[in-house]
Amino acid sequence: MERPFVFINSAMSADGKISTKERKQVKISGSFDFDRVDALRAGSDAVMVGIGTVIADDPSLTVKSEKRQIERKQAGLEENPVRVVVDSNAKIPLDADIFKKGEGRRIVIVSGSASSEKLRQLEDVATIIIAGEDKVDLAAAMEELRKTGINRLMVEGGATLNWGMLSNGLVDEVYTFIGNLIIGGNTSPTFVDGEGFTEKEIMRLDLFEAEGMEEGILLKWKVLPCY
Ligand SMILES: NC(=O)C1=CN([C@@H]2O[C@H](COP(=O)(O)OP(=O)(O)OC[C@H]3O[C@@H](n4cnc5c(N)ncnc54)[C@H](O)[C@@H]3O)[C@@H](O)[C@H]2O)C=CC1
Ligand SMILES: Nc1nc(O)c(N)c(N[C@@H]2O[C@H](COP(=O)(O)O)[C@@H](O)[C@H]2O)n1
Repeated sequence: MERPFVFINSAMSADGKISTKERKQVKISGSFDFDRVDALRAGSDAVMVGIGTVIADDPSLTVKSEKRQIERKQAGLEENPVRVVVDSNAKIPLDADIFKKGEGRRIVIVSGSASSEKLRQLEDVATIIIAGEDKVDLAAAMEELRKTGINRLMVEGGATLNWGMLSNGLVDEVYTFIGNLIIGGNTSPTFVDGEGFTEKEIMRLDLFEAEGMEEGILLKWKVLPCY
């Protein structure tokens, strides 16, 4: 199976949470880390999030630095990477910021259970990929993205999509910025939620970079193959 090079970037609190128990976005990164994230977006062919993140945060996922936008255009690319949403039932609002802000292609990945009426509406603002019957088949979706020329894919969460990608063996590297705050709460999303691995299945990582940044630390890991 041919798929893009995939990395997840996430910001978490010192206790591993990525937002509050009300699923409210928290500013975990400082300006330095936000700029690093912007550079990662600008250097990617596509940036992908789950529908939970769109509902909770309404992100635009655009490249913020004008200099990087210009550099992308000079390289013959669109100002922004392709923005991709994993959304089994096509719940994404048509007025989501992903559609309203910035230039560039958008892709919504749905399953066979999405309503055809909603898909017709979405076709005006995005390309639709159908993968899976009731729930998006992420492995099949990755193959489709690769076929459309996406070779480097940045995943920006949230917790459930991170689990889906990791547990299906679809991630090459993980970058976590750990900020100087505690969010707490047993229902606050963590970096990886979902079902969780059993002891035998636990995923191992290889740390290849650690850098103190502002009041936190950036860790970069390679995902080791599971045996
Ligand atoms: N601090 C950070 O770096 C970030 C924090 N967040 C936070 O994460 C939270 C959202 O996370 P979640 O609610 O977990 O939503 P999510 O963004 O992970 O989306 C999950 C949804 O994607 C859909 N999906 C379809 N097929 C799937 C599959 N095969 N595997 C997994 N998901 C699939 C499902 O509808 C699922 O509910 C928000 O509170 C947001 O603020 C989100 C991104 C980055
Ligand atoms: N890197 C990072 N640090 C934080 O502190 C964050 N809260 C996030 N959140 C992610 O950024 C998205 C918002 O993107 P736009 O500014 O709208 O382009 C948000 O949805 C999370 O994915 N990231």
